[in-house]
Amino acid sequence: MAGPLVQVEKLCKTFGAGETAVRALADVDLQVGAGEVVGLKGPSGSGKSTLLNLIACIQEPTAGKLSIGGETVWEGHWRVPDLRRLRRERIGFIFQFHNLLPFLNAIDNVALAMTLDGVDRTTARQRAGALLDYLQVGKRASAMPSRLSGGEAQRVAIARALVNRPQVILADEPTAALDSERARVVMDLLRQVAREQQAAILVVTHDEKIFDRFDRMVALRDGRIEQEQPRAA
Ligand SMILES: Nc1ncnc2c1ncn2[C@@H]1O[C@H](COP(=O)(O)OP(=O)(O)OP(=O)(O)O)[C@@H](O)[C@H]1O
Repeated sequence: MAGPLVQVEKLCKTFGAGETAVRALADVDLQVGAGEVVGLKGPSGSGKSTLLNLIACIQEPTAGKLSIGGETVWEGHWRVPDLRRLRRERIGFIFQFHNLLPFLNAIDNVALAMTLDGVDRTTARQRAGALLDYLQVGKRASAMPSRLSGGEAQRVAIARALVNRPQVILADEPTAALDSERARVVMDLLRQVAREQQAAILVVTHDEKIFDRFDRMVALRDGRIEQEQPRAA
């Protein structure tokens, strides 16, 4: 496939209408290519989560164009017949709050994404277990979410987002609850996934310790892209 996996052109999002309208994003252009890991930073309220939600097709843009994998997903209206399927098959989303299913243990939270896609349960659990091991949370595989620490739950949620090998991975502060060693493990894994699966990865972060782990940083301010910073060599 030619072209970037994520292509955002003059994308806008306004919440509400009239005098109370909030312009969260204005004319945002952004491309993320296969194998690329891009960081997204900016002050609180600058539109980072909104941009992630638009690319994930969780919220609907108000103007502009969004393409995923070369396919136009939104331009004036949704262009794909089944958004849930698009999200499930092509997009991995790591939320700021991990929102694991409370009635499934850690490994089944991860395996569920695969069984929904038709993978048999044994294979799904094996793959889920291997990913949890890599993320250093394998010992907690049978724990229920309410028994996990914040950092453990976050790593389980990361495993869940990656397990289907999505083309596009979107992460909202994935290292916020982690110490620097574990944050490094998560970033190394994301870089490995980008390289090996040729995924496009966009990560919202305030964490300056990991800025050097990105191919480039994009900054938002008041809903607009401020600057693009190539990583220092
Ligand atoms: N559902 C909503 N309804 C109305 N306004 C919203 C909604 N979601 C976000 N906004 C507004 O849009 C703007 C951008 O919010 P957004 O959450 O994208 O910022 P952010 O950069 O992710 O902030 P933070 O770092 O605090 O998470 C803010 O002014 C916010 O108040």
